[in-house]
Amino acid sequence: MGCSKWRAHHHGGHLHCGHLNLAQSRLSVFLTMILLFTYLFYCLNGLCESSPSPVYYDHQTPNLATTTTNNNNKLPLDVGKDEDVAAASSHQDDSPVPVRLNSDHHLIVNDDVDSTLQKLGPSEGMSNMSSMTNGFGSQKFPRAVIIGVKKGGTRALLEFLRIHPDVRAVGAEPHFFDRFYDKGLEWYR
Ligand SMILES: Nc1ncnc2c1ncn2[C@@H]1O[C@H](COP(=O)(O)OS(=O)(=O)O)[C@@H](OP(=O)(O)O)[C@H]1O
Repeated sequence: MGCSKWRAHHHGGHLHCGHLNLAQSRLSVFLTMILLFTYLFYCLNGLCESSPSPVYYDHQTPNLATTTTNNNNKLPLDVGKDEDVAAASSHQDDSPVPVRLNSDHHLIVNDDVDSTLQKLGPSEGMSNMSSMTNGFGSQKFPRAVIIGVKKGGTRALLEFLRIHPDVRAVGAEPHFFDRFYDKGLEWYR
């Protein structure tokens, strides 16, 4: 309809329906590219994922860190030292790695990581995590890890946990303990 009207007005001129369609399709491709690049740029800056909520490390009770939900209710994140340890996997030296959900469904991170973070001190350890939680920075270390045997359902667990707005998870499985453990915690940087 628009095309025949255009042709009627510009009969004999330089612009024809074909040119108009070509210009329209080029414009739509151009706009699509702009949208894609904007989205890519947005993602590369780490803004695609939901922003992390503040995590407070309680230095007086160092085994308990808390995070807040959107309505400011504090969710406890236990950091090791739980009696009901159900070891999930093993290091290269075959010592157990205590990583599991406790009876209150709190994630328990492995004690090695936590003690290493504490040894690193405020400049390298906890402050790094705090800095990531102050805005859109990047987190150096995980606060919790999921370890499981192959086909043990770890992906399903990760995907369920990822639904929670306060959980920020890696996209692909990092395989730290079975592939990159030799590289140490520096590997996370
Ligand atoms: N809740 C529950 N109950 C029973 N089975 C479950 C559950 N969640 C995940 N699954 C099954 O676990 C298999 C995937 O496990 P993983 O995510 O560990 O796989 S992988 O090893 O990382 O590839 C995969 O099995 P297969 O379908 O046989 O591959 C899933 O179907």
